[in-house]
Amino acid sequence: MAQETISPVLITQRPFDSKSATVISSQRSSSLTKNPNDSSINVPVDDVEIPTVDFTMLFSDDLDKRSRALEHINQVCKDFGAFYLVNHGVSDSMLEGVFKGLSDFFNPREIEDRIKQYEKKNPTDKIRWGVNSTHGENREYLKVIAHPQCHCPTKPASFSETMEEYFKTMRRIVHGLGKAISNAMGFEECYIEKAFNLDSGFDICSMNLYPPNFRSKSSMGLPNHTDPGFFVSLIQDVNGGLQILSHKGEWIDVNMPPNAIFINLGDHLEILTNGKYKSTLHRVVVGNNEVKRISVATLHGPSSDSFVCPAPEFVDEHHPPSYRGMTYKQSLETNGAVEIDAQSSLEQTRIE
Ligand SMILES: O=C(O)CCC(=O)C(=O)O
Ligand SMILES: [Fe+2]
Repeated sequence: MAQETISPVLITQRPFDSKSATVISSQRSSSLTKNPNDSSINVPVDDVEIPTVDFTMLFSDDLDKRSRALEHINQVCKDFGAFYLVNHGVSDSMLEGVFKGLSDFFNPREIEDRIKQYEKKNPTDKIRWGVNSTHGENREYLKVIAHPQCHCPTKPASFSETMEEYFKTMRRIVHGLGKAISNAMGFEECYIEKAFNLDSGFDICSMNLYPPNFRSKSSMGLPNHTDPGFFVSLIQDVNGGLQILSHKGEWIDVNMPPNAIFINLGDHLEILTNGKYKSTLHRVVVGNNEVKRISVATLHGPSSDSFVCPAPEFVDEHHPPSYRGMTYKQSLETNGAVEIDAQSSLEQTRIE
């Protein structure tokens, strides 16, 4: 698809306020769309809430509380494939630092530097910048490989240190959710850790800047997609625009509590569990947004050389394998994509 270049937005950024994350889409129609390919924005369902998971409860010393929390996350993963994580231990000041660094990185006056340094050059790039302004997508983005080695632009000052610290903190959550979800599924706590070789997990981070409605070419910020990997963690400076498709076929607004982290299951948990825990289709609409929005979506993957296929525990005569196995690296390179593109290849993997 041809990509046109736009200048990033020049309006004042509303500062990140973790106490009162703001909904920036003001008006929504109540009509409902069940077709996930319909890019109409007038579809959110008001009465369906994405559930919240308390990270500390998953490891509570009180066994009763812990087992209820594990039962809850198990149900949430099956019914929604997404949740708001609270009490995760990532400090407000760290989140503020990330958004400040990104706001400076996306400085509209320095766009020429970004084009020169980070626009697509090489299939092996570890840092990639781009801007898409079409009818299907309206965002400026910075993608980096975040783990096992962290890559990040050196400007603005301290940005790479801030991001490195953030990625390191997120690894604690990756291991924690690996253990909790393994337990919740009824396995030993290192089940996912071993299946995905999480110590060497391959993480790709997408940092996105969406223009407000008056600067975008259409209502879409980012079209419908799922993401590869175990799960995606997402933080944002303001609410407004991100939606997930519920398992009942309804688009639901992501409306995060202050300081929460949005967790969205990825393709490789779906493959490993032979479709029991599905990756979640999501999209971003810029619809009625009046201010710009920044999000940081980190795709936490298996190690590059992990061979992921439906695990024997999820396969029997009534549930034959629904996906072909391949290494994580191969799955990221399907259809001519490269690692940093972080594209889903779930459809190509599915056995009809
Ligand atoms: O910006 C968002 O809210 C979603 C971003 C996303 O889905 C992605 O980068 O894969
Ligand atoms: Fe995504």
